[in-house]
Amino acid sequence: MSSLTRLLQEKRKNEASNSSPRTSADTLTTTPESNPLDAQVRNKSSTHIGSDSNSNNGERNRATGLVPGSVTTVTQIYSEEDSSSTAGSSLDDRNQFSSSFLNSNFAHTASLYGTSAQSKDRFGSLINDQGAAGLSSYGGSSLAPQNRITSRLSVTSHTSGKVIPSLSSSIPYSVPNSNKDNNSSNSNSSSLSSSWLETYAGGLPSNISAIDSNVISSPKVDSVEPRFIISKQKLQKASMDNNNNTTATQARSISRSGSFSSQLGNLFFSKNSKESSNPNSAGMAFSSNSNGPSTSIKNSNVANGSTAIPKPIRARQSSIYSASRQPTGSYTDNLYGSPSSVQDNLPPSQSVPRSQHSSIGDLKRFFKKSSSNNLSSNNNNTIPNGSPVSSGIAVPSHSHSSSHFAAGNYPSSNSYNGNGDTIYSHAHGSAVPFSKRYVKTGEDLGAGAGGSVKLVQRIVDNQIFAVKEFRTKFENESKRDYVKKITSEYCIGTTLNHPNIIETIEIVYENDRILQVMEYCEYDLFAIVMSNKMSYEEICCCFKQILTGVQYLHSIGLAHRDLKLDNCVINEKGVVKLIDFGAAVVFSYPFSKNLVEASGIVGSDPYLAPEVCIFAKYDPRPVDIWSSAIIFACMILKKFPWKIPKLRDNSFKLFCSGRDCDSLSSLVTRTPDPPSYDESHSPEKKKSEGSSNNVSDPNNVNIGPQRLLHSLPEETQHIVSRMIDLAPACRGNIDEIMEDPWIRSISMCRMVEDGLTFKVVEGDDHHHTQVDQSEAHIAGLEKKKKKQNN
Ligand SMILES: Nc1ncnc2c1ncn2[C@@H]1O[C@H](COP(=O)(O)OP(=O)(O)OP(=O)(O)O)[C@@H](O)[C@H]1O
Repeated sequence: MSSLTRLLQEKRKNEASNSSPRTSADTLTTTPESNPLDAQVRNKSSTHIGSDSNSNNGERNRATGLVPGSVTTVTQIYSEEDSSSTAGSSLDDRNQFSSSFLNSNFAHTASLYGTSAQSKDRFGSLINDQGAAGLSSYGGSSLAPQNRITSRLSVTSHTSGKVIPSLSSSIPYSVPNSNKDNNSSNSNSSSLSSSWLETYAGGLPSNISAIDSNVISSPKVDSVEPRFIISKQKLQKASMDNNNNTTATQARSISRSGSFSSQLGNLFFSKNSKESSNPNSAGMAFSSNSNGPSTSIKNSNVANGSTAIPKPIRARQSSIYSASRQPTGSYTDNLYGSPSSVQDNLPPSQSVPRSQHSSIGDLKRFFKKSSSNNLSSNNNNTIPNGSPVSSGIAVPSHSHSSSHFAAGNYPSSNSYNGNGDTIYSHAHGSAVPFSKRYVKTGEDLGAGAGGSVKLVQRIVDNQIFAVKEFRTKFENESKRDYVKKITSEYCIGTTLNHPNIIETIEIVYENDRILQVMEYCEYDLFAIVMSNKMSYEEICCCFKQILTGVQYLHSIGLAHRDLKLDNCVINEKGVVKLIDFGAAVVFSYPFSKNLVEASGIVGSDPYLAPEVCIFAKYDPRPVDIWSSAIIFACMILKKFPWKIPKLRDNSFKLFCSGRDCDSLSSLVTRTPDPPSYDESHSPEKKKSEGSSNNVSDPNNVNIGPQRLLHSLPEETQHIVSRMIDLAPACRGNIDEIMEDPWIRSISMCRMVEDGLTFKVVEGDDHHHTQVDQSEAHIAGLEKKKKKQNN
């Protein structure tokens, strides 16, 4: 356990004993400091991580002096005791997590924003205000360490036992190709079906009656005509023939005998007891002497497997990055209770999520069409182009310059090739066991909640790939949740096709492990940002590429839900790719106009949108938009604006303040104002005439949106403010963002078709930073940090 983890645990204990009981409304009073943000940084103690959050705030406020008349009160609609130190904002706490690793990165850095003189000018007051001091404080000390105390849980959003209702019913946020009326009333297809009769049955025509049972009985027959009577012997013979045929068919084809999810489920749980009891079996087997792929799918014993699989070692438990890489999906992490999670105090059994929206059935439905399209296009040696749901956005198909995907070189895909090895592949020779086709090479790339990622070399052509070995099932995780998570990544990995989304080459089941072979990207964006070498233009390029990936996802009805620096990788040509779809959800099915809301607190704390922490259900698209903006802010500032979007986080509280509104719930549930033709009666004006304690003051950069925005380049402020609107209904959607003049003006590196292949066209105003491979990935950075600590 790292010393930080220990510190946090001690702190949580202290807080638990000091804290007051939960209340149904949490009204906090904050006095914004009169000092600008950078001054706060310099005044900040480096040791307050272990101190009580509220008292610490108080002390800081006293130290910096209260500002009469600027007391702000913001009410959060729920309250729970955060067990982490969220008192100091990340803006305030830049020295809080000082680490030698981070300090070492300063050595690379000539200036905070890279070497581009032009880019420095763009920042105007930011550079002047923060200068060199900003470098030492902003210089990344918050970014990595924040990760340590963040955590991810997929839990249903109960708050103090009370489920906060769905937010999206009031959100006029359109689904691709949808009409808004449908969205608002039918935001959840499952609830729609159950309530349909009650709602509409009264309106049925008189000649139709509602079906009230799914048991269909045959009509009674009194006498049977002789020609329909079959002799007993004939019947016996026929049924024997039938049985024989069925057995033969089953023996021939396992893959046809069940659904995809049940196949996967069987695969995961077909372990024999010997392997199951061996906790060290988690290693990826690359030995050429493979015992051969397991072919025991038919004999899999789900019940045995689910109890016998060992609890995996949490490789990143003590990592400085671990918290941001915490369980995304569907299991409860008892080791890292989310400091922010409303589920903190729930017993494990209650906090295992039951998300309706990413269920296997849903995913299968979503991918049924798109997968077949994708695969068939591959088979035809054409470059797959398109998405299951077209929203009018031309989705560029792509290939990877360095990959075997060059057109004309598309081997036929196979889906579960019958030898029990390759589940999905469009790679050559996938009938040969994985361990005979690849060898492990180099260092590990990283490990997270979903598994560990290693570097492999394909023997046949020496090409390098990244291989993710999915983790085994946790003891306290249901088979359903486990299979759901893996299935989700499988479906998404094998379906998506976009230059800014990682390419899955094949998915293999071997020696009871699920391995996802992906194209390899040389750098983690996190590592590049931490190098402090990025120019402003380079940051903008990466941001636009991330947005382009998000636009593609949203256009096909998918939301990522865990966008963060760690989940963006970048290749040596400067192409950014989104990875880790373990938390992704479908919000719109092909040909459906209904919005399917997401549920659960899923994501990584500093990147979470506020509504995720408040509502049981929410539209996942604005969540991606918010997270993308936080990524941008992190790239610019080299730190998080706050640790978690809750009022207990002082920085976030200040960000919510000064908005002529006392309640966060009111701010988050706002809907866009109708157009006003009379300035004097505009709703905005009316609001400020009200008696709010949180009077807006655009000149005070410590409160309100300007708390974050003023630190960003001026040209970015408009669209970033649209992306971090507290109300998801008012947040800009991805298409609006892409149309923003500044975003449009960004010169972005992109892949373009070049005959039958693709090539990268670099942006004309920047080059992409490259770092030494030893620190290009999170695992390398961790290693380096450990070394420095010893
Ligand atoms: N295709 C790739 N190319 C290069 N590096 C990669 C690739 N995929 C993953 N990595 C590295 O492995 C790390 C872990 O990958 P990933 O996020 O998929 O794992 P995870 O277990 O799902 O993590 P999380 O805890 O975020 O859920 C990444 O942060 C990155 O450093």
